[in-house]
Amino acid sequence: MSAPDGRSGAGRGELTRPRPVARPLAVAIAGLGTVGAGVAKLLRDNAELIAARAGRPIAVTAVSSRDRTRDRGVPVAGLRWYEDAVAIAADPAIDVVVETIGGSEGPARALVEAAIAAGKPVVTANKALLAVHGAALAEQAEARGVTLAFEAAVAGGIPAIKALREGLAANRISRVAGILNGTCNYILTTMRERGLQFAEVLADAQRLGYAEADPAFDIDGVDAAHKLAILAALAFGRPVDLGAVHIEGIREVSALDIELAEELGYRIKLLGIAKREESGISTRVHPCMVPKAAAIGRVEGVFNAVVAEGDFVGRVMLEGRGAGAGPTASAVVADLIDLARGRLTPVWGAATDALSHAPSLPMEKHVGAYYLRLMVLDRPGVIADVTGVLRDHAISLESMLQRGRAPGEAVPIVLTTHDCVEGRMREALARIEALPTVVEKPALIRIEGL
Ligand SMILES: NC(=O)C1=CN([C@@H]2O[C@H](COP(=O)(O)OP(=O)(O)OC[C@H]3O[C@@H](n4cnc5c(N)ncnc54)[C@H](O)[C@@H]3O)[C@@H](O)[C@H]2O)C=CC1
Ligand SMILES: N[C@@H](CC=O)C(=O)O
Ligand code: NA
Repeated sequence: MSAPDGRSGAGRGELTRPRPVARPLAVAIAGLGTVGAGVAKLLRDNAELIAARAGRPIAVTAVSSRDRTRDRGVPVAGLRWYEDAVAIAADPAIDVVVETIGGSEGPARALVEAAIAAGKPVVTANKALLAVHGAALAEQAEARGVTLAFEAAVAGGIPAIKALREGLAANRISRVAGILNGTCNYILTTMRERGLQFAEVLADAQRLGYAEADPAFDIDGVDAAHKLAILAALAFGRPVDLGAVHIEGIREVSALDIELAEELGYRIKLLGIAKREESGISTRVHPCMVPKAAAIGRVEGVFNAVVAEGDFVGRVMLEGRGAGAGPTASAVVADLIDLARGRLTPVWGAATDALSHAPSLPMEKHVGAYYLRLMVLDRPGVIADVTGVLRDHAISLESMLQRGRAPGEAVPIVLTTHDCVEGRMREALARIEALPTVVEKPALIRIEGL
């Protein structure tokens, strides 16, 4: 490189001397599916740029997957192929293991444990593994002094882990929340936009590579819970606690509720919300009504959003693609670049013995507003019966909407409430469901002002 005036002045000669090429970081990818193949492709397509940013080339030298013959759009000839993924851990020529097999047990867990035990850093996209075994894995990684990196595990391509662990590290976080499952957001958006049935849209999300191997993890809210448990651990500096997360999925969200939400000025989103309360930490995943004009209400399709609130920074919202080969590979490779650069960070942001043990709070104590949709027989006195139950439980109504008239037949009524305690709402709901004029299981959706 020459100086702007074209001269190479004193000392600048050093810049023109060819730099010694650092030894490539040798990577093994276990699991060449959507994400694993995406990582191989990204490392190949952006090799030069990545080497410049990593300070050395990053090269895939070994792989393990179940099917050798499948065309993945990336050449695998010339790479060492392991039938047994766990054996990679013992390969002295491998610097880093990328685990993209998936699952909280089986070969993924065995490989990650073996790699850490062998002193090899691990990069994984596996939120199930981290949510279930993350506390123990962090201790093992810390004891061996190796990195366990997992940017891809939460919100795909959004650098949410880096943001919380590094960018917001100086803040006391009061809330971390967001749209954490691309499949569900894609399904809810497409159901609303195209009036399609749930099952039709799910097949689409699977075809696009968004869904988990078992899509029940997505639609039942478990995948979002895995991610929320990870975010909560980072945000509040405590060991990951999946068991504490209240989980509801989107199976029961009907086209009617999506339509009624629209009428009331809301969108239905599956949110994960972790909040620091006075007496502990609450963590919950469930469908929510959010104002459609709010930033979170406008996050659509496979896009995710992560919102964090810190005492000095205020509110931060990151939005981006939460699933799919490209965005997820982008996150995996970002971790690889950090590793190549030698940047090490504790798994949960602080040494495990410095983590807090703030208690987890039960969902019964949640305080919030509710949307309640009932199918009732259109008869005099029905509304008085329902509102009477709410009055008995000291639940105050914010609004009421009755759709059409069909004397003697079932019609929907929608009630929205002011803030009340979840436990009380559930008691009222059980009584309302038992009323003879209520003909279907009521739909209860929490209203959030995220
Ligand atoms: N697909 C996505 O958008 C995202 C996925 N993830 C996570 O990434 C991981 C991988 O997900 P996908 O690539 O979508 O799954 P996938 O099912 O497309 O890929 C998994 C691959 O692992 C291989 N495999 C299974 N058992 C194996 C074994 N014993 N040894 C070696 N290979 C084995 C399979 O043949 C398959 O090619 C999961 O943990 C998932 O939760 C994370 C973020 C986004
Ligand atoms: N199945 C997940 C994939 C990314 O984590 C999702 O849909 O968000
Ligand atoms: Na991410």
